[in-house]
Amino acid sequence: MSYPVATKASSAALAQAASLNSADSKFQLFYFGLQARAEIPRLMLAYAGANVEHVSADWPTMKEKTRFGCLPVMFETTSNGTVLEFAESQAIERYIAKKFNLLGENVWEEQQINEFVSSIDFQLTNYTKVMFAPAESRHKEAEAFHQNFAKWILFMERHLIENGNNGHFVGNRISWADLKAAVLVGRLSLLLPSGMEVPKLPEALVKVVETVKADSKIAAWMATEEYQKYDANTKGFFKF
Ligand SMILES: N[C@@H](CCC(=O)N[C@@H](CS)C(=O)NCC(=O)O)C(=O)O
Repeated sequence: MSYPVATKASSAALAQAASLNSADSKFQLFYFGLQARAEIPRLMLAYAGANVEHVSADWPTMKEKTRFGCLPVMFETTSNGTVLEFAESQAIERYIAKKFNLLGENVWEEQQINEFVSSIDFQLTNYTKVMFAPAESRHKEAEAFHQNFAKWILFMERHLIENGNNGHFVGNRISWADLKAAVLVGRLSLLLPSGMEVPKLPEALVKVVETVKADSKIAAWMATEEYQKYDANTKGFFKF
């Protein structure tokens, strides 16, 4: 597929398009045939029930055309025909969260969700460092990651219990933080060097993952051939 052309218009016109109801939009998410940085936007769009096309990018023919020279990128064709282009995975997630009501009920919940998202993102970044560490130091890096992770989950457990151990980080419905945590936990067993075990997860965190997976739209997305293909490719790509 050729690279879409974003609408050139005044900032005011683009802002007006961006404020339209995204439930009426069509999304295109460009990434490689893997999970990694597109996994969370994909999950969020699935949960939102958005009209989305997942495109395995024809890289490098597209690289120079993208805003920052990397993927994922997302396009939204809004109900008035405007084509908006988005870059940077976390900024894409934030936009989806805002447009599809995954940022809580009020400004305080939004703040808390942002905090959890940042903290989860830090763990994901550390995890990615393990993935790309040279073979000879991977085991050591993985050990360091797991030691830090084992302490971090205890802090998360405390917050989850304070929130009523209801399968959510904040409030009583699925948020960006819950979806991001489910992705992090899902990745843990992916890169375990032989002889290492995933730290035992607190029951409250397992409950978040189960709550996310039990959602009908998430379950439907995970059952698609597309999801299965990305999952299998990721497991094959990042084998220790
Ligand atoms: N900060 C960016 C990083 C994106 C990034 O590093 N993308 C990688 C794939 S995960 C990429 O596009 N690599 C290909 C390239 O740089 O040519 C984000 O979070 O979106």
